[in-house]
Amino acid sequence: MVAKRLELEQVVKEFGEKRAVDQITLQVEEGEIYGLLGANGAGKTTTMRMVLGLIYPDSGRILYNGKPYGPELQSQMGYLPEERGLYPKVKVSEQIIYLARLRGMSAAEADKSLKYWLERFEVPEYYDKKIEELSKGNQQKMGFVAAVVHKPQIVIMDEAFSGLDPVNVELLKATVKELRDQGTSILFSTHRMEHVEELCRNITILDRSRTVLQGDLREIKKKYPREEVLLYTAGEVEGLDRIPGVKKVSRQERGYDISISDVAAAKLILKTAMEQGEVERFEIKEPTLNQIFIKEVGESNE
Ligand SMILES: Nc1ncnc2c1ncn2[C@@H]1O[C@H](COP(=O)(O)OP(=O)(O)OP(=O)(O)O)[C@@H](O)[C@H]1O
Repeated sequence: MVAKRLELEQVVKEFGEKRAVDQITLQVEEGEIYGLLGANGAGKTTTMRMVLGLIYPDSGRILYNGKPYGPELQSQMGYLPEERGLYPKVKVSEQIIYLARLRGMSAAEADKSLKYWLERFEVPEYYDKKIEELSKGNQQKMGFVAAVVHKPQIVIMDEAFSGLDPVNVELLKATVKELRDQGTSILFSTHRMEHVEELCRNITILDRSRTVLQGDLREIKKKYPREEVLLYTAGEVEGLDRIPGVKKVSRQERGYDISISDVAAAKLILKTAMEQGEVERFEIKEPTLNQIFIKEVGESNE
């Protein structure tokens, strides 16, 4: 059995009258990337700050490898905050080595680890640069290095990919997957659902402090009806909009996007298309996480 690295049980946090997190329960295993999702103000950052021991829950428990928070955890956790946390005027090497030493590494180990990461990101020359000399995206990358330089077991990433260009997003994603494969547990928040689809096995969606959806993303998807059909054909197909269960037919460059209210309509769509010519592609599409998120959270926030 894979070890539970991080467990939240019925965790509650209030700020005065405001309940920011209401009874969140979740588990992150060793070597897992866990997605914490929600609209603005849903309680993600508050949850992450509690996991980091920066603020305390009003009730409920947080366990790390089965134990409550203790000072030894400082060296076992890494944090990439949403707002950059590095000092603009200080050199990359000075502050990242300093942070790694605070979390228990020797100066030599910290230096070696920093150099590894700068090489990994193909920016060894940043060693002697001040943070303010770097672009926003490169500052974000150095924030990531600061979060992982001391080889923590648990990494908390709040909007990790914001401000990065597509090449750097891919680079960071690959790095996050490597960390996962080495056994690191990653609690990850983002508003970019396609990143969650690619990286996370389990997710929690929060809406105004409460959990509205939780579990294995593939299992969650199976429970949502398939309401979109993709049909690519060589030519026009007549009569699609007259098929029972077809809600809307949109002509696309290479065929049709068809909304259906009943999956039985899909069979008739395929039959109709095949009778009239060559079908190049046919797919009953799973809902995207974006569609699920909007269904669960969007409507209640309108
Ligand atoms: N220190 C605080 N004092 C008072 N209220 C707070 C404090 N921190 C957070 N809140 C409130 O708690 C709620 C949850 O905030 P939180 O920052 O956790 O949301 P979030 O899901 O991270 O949002 P975003 O996606 O915008 O970053 C919000 O209503 C926020 O205003």
